[in-house]
Amino acid sequence: MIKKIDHIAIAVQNLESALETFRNVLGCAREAIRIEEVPSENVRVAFISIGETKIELLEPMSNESAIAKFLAKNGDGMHHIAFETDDIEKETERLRSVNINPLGLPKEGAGGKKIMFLHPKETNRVLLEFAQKQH
Ligand SMILES: CC[C@H](C(=O)O)C(=O)SCCNC(=O)CCNC(=O)[C@H](O)C(C)(C)COP(=O)(O)OP(=O)(O)OC[C@H]1O[C@@H](n2cnc3c(N)ncnc32)[C@H](O)[C@@H]1OP(=O)(O)O
Ligand SMILES: [Co+2]
Repeated sequence: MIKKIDHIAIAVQNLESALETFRNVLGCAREAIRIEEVPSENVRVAFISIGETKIELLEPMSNESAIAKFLAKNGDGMHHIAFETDDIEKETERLRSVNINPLGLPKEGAGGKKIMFLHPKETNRVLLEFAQKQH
């Protein structure tokens, strides 16, 4: 079951610069920020916690990154919305039962969470992610 919006993701050329901007905009403390590298996705990620949800800033670690391709085409900007689910496998079955086919199988995302994506062509040109709630 989908519990909430886990994060809203923004693709950025420069993580430190974007982080400074969003820290100023949100007035958030350093403790609200977590930065990590996710080699499997070729991205460096900064999460800014805001109450129950997060802003996710994504910087490519290489030109092979999906984020690099997005930035080359669009520049910095909104990238995806991620929903938290309590069971990503059940969510995958439910989606398939309504003829929405996830992009590949659930894979490891930031913080070791299992994640999967839907192709934007199936969801009004908005990239959607599902992230497994961690118990
Ligand atoms: C670190 C983990 C972290 C986490 O939360 O845990 C992450 O969120 S990782 C984030 C990076 N990883 C991904 O985004 C994986 C899912 N994305 C993909 O598989 C691809 O980016 C895909 C399939 C969405 C697009 O890849 P493709 O190689 O097909 O790129 P194209 O530029 O040819 O795009 C095809 C078509 O889709 C439109 N598009 C691409 N990206 C987006 C987007 N973010 N939002 C909306 N639309 C998007 C693109 O404009 C093309 O549309 P068209 O009308 O054909 O021009
Ligand atoms: Co994400």
